[in-house]
Amino acid sequence: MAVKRRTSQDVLLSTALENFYNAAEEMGLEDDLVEILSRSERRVCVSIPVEMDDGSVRVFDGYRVVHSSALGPAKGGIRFHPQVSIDETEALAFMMTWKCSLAGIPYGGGKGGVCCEPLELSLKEKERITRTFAARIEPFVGAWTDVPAPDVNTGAQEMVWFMDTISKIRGQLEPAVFTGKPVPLWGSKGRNAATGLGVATCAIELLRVLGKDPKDTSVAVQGFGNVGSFTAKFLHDAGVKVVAICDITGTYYCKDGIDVNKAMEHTQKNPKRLLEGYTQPGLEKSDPTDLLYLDVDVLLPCAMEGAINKSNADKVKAKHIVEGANGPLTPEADEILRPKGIYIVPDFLANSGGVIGSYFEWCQNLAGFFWSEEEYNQRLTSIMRSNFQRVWEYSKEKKVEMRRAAFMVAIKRVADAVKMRGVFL
Ligand SMILES: NC(=O)c1ccc[n+]([C@@H]2O[C@H](COP(=O)([O-])OP(=O)(O)OC[C@H]3O[C@@H](n4cnc5c(N)ncnc54)[C@H](O)[C@@H]3O)[C@@H](O)[C@H]2O)c1
Repeated sequence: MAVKRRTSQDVLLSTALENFYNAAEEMGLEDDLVEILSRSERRVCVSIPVEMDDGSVRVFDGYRVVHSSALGPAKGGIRFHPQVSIDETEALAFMMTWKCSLAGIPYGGGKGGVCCEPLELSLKEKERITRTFAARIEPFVGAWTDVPAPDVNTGAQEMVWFMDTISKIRGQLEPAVFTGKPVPLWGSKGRNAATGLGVATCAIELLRVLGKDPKDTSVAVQGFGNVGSFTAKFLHDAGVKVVAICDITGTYYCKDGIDVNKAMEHTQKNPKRLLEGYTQPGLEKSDPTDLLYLDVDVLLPCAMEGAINKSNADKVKAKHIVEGANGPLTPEADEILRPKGIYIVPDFLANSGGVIGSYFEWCQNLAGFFWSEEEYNQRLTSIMRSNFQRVWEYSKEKKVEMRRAAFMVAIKRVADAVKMRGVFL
């Protein structure tokens, strides 16, 4: 490859670029496509002057990056965090391009963020930041250009403020510009469980291609928040034996299987949504990390990034892993586990139910017609199954591990779109 590789001081961006260049080289991607896809189409930096509750004015920095719109409008969340920077935002936009491409949905990749500490902000200050940021990026967002969503420290309330601000500036309701809205305000029934349903579907598909009956299978799910609890629930509903769940309060193990619905009811009653105090016959409680080392058929890390790393990967006894969280395995952990013949279903395949769910919300907003939760789940499951199948077959055909196969499938779809559309802007 004769391309001069772009680099960055930002660890996340430099990793995103390196991963892309390595996969592009392995695929034999043409140099002009490598040049085009190694850069973002648009990096917008804005200042956000905000009057604070004490009357002083603070100016925050905000960013919105579109890495690629070759396949459709850019899609990606907006985060509020003190470490947000333009390069980190660009790295996350890169990842969204590949995630949307792999998901088979008509979206490109984008990401946004505001550099702020939400813990130090009042609700009113957060609203003023959100609305001023929305006004500053207004020329760049739209249902057919760039469609943001919630991310770290933003949620349904922020999406309503964003939608309301853009709608007022444009003088018409603009529901399809943001996804992740609450059900009464153009949100979708089913979105809350979408990521977990997608993770569980991938695990069931993995068992299917390995010729294993879900009913003779044991799994352990790390994390019992949004992703972990719904992953465990859908696996449990499919007849899989969920022998262990955990959260920051501990590992909850039962050799005959956890009653996941009961555990979910328990966390719904807990003010912090924790498993603390959960009990059932035969339950054993231990440290949160113990779950990672159980001898199960499938381990599903659904809590946080870097959970399995070079210091603990050799203790993992699970036969296979499905990554529900973003980046739960470090590259070093990957290196340690791969020689053991473990199949690892990568995060941007396994947890793409969330972005597919956002796509459903956008479709419903554009049509002004809402689906039942049953229809939403049925469509999601069917897309996840075929996405899994595509990566599985590609990995067998090219004799590469699933993470690399997923990356190559994703890059190819975007590169083909760029090629067909031609080189003009
Ligand atoms: N929510 C989504 O739609 C979505 C979509 C894609 C990816 N993800 C990723 O999935 C992961 C989880 O997201 P979430 O929305 O479920 O978060 P969440 O905050 O709802 O839940 C996180 C859970 O992990 C547990 N946890 C945290 N640290 C732990 C530790 N050290 N040991 C054991 N348990 C621990 C928490 O107690 C909690 O139960 C994150 O990596 C997130 O980026 C989420």
